[in-house]
Amino acid sequence: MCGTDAPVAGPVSNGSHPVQGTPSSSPYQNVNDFISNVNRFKIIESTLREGEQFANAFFDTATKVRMQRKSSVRPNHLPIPTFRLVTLRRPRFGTACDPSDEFGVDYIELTSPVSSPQSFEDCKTICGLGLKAKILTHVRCNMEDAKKAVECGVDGVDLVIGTSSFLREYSHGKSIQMIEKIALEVIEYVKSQGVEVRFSSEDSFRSDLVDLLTLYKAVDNAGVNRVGVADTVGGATPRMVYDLIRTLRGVVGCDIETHFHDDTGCAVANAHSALEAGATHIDTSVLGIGERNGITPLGALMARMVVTAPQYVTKKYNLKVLKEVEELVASAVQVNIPFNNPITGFCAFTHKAGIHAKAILANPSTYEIIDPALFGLTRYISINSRITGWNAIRARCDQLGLTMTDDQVKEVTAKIKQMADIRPLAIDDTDSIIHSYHMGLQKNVEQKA
Ligand SMILES: CC(=O)SCCNC(=O)CCNC(=O)[C@H](O)C(C)(C)COP(=O)(O)OP(=O)(O)OC[C@H]1O[C@@H](n2cnc3c(N)ncnc32)[C@H](O)[C@@H]1OP(=O)(O)O
Ligand SMILES: O=C(O)CCC(=O)C(=O)O
Ligand SMILES: [Zn+2]
Repeated sequence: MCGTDAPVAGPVSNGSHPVQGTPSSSPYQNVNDFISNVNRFKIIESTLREGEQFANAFFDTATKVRMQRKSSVRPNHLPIPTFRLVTLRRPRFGTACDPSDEFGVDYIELTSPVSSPQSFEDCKTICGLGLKAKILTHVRCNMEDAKKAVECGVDGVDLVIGTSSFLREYSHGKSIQMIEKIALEVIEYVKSQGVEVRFSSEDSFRSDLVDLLTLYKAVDNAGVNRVGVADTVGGATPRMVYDLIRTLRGVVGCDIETHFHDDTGCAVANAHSALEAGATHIDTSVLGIGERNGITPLGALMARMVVTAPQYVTKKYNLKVLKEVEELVASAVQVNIPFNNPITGFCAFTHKAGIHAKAILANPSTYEIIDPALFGLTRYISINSRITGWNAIRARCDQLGLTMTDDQVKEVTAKIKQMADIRPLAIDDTDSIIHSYHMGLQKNVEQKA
């Protein structure tokens, strides 16, 4: 972003916007209940598994390790003409070796070691990095894959098998009874190796409910650490998710992991709904990369959850690392961070319309649900358009140290609008109009003196 780097008179961060205001009567301020886990969820970060299924992804060993270790990356957002209202605070990093790890995710999930010899080697390498997060790998629910997974030294094995009729018929060809038999054998083996085990039913939302619950009950009795529910084709709605997870919560005693694809744009909402219904773990990937258009993005989930559960999220996760982690992954898979990405999109904290700018200048909570400072970021005000108001120009004049009456600021605002009606303006254009108007005022004063 361009704009002045000088600190300006303006609102300082008010700490945490997730304070939601205090309407005298609103049923929406606290939707917590005894079953909800919005205040205690865990993240399974799957950029190195689901993310490797993204069309552009090629993570060589060095890239994988770099994604585990902190590294500097080039920023790749585009500049827009704005000015900064608070001093930019650069993200700071400690000495932990993994951005995801440093971010505070609980688990990192890796591609199946059966996929290729290099995948096997990489899995072993990452298991040896000594990360704070537990390392999982994701394999088909069969004994050969599970043995290979355990051989790598992972902390946990995520078993998966499709349970919908589509996948039973066209993917692996197994009946529900066969799935249950194999699952129980594989689970027993993984547990016997002292390794965590999760059993997941791929395409859960298009599977028969009785089949699903029967399977989950059986694997729960067999002692899995988690069962997994996956919206593999991204067709579920928050209500469908709530119903299924709420039902499942009453059937199994183990943790419940959930995995949402974003084909219909519901991945974040579905994750939130799952937590409200009693799910314990959410699968994410950085920028949401994954098969087709991907899954619940880590950053977007953080945006959602920092509003829902500010204390838990700010204490548990190192939010200031998010931008670097996203830039690292964007660079590795050669995409730009989308302009409207929650938190880190280049205009995520840019305010433009005059009505908004005035209120933001008075109190940032007026038009922001999230304080950018929580993520080590800052807000910007755009002052270069036909929809700019005089209050924003007043703030800019103050920032530039130019003294003017309100009427004079209104007059120069009209000039800026005149010019902005003709062509797009940069901040330098706006500043020039302000400066030349101010010089004119000074000349008048001198002539009169
Ligand atoms: C929804 C998801 O994202 S699930 C996770 C997807 N992840 C992956 O696919 C990991 C990357 N995959 C790979 O590297 C390869 O597909 C491998 C190594 C797993 C298998 O490769 P191949 O042996 O060449 O088989 P291919 O990929 O063509 O077909 C998949 C095979 O797995 C079988 N299969 C599919 N799902 C399962 C399952 N959950 N459990 C057991 N077997 C399964 C299929 O029946 C098929 O078997 P077949 O060889 O008898 O036809
Ligand atoms: O293992 C799981 O729970 C999810 C697998 C997967 O990627 C999917 O079903 O989309
Ligand atoms: Zn998936």
